[in-house]
Amino acid sequence: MDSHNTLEVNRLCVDYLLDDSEFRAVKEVSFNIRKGEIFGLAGESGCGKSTIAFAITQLLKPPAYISQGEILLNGENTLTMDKATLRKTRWNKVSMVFQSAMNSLNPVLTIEEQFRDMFYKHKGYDEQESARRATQLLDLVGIEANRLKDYPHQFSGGMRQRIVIAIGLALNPDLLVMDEPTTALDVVVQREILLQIHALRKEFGFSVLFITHDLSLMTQLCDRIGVMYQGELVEVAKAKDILLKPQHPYTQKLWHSIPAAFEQSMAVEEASL
Ligand SMILES: Nc1ncnc2c1ncn2[C@@H]1O[C@H](COP(=O)(O)OP(=O)(O)OP(=O)(O)O)[C@@H](O)[C@H]1O
Repeated sequence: MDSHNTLEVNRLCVDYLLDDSEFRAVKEVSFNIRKGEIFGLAGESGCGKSTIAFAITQLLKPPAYISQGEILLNGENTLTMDKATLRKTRWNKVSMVFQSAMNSLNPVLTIEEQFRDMFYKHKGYDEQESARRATQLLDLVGIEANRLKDYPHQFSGGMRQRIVIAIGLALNPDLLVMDEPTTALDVVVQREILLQIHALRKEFGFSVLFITHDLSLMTQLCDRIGVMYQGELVEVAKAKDILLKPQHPYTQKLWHSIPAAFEQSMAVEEASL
């Protein structure tokens, strides 16, 4: 394993057990994410992106199972870890921001209580220390400390998603897995949140696995992009190269769907990031 890699996925296969057969959703996929890198996974619906995200965070549920391969986080194979080590790894080393922020937050707990729960479990912080740290984290994502006592339903969708991201960053993970993190939000809020992620990873140096259907957003945010097609990773390249010089016919087809005007705006967008 290269010490510059936060994540290394080697020949990963994930199968779904069906009634009388098996379906291979992820087929010998290999890629790596370097320290501080934002890596995007693109591809049409059903090509296996979320299955990979769940495999990496070890949150796959039956009937899915990993039938082959290695997932190395900072050089350690998460597939051979015992349960206790795995529990620690999840959150401390890798955390996941899911599609629906509302479902990730507990509706009957205030934001302060949600942070407290996590800090108590993972760090043993008392109430005061937890509130202090939660205030700092909310500040990072642009939410004022006086909202700590509010419940999830008292926030807008964009704010809730930012809170989920703050919780995801709370234990300083090395890798943040974001599966369609802003899909339900309007474009302006999406962009705001992603700019924040971009700035935060510069400050803290964590790596990001970013999954979205929005290819223009992906090319703006990611350093490199992997393109999946029917469970296989068919191409990996720098975001700019994959946009301007796609090699695989499927990537060419996929990228055809981005308006030409977008390409011209790339330079401008890059400057603003
Ligand atoms: N519980 C399940 N049982 C059987 N097959 C499943 C199950 N969940 C997912 N699959 C199959 O695994 C494949 C990969 O699904 P996955 O959700 O990873 O795709 P995706 O690329 O993330 O799609 P989307 O962009 O729509 O979220 C699909 O063909 C899907 O039908």
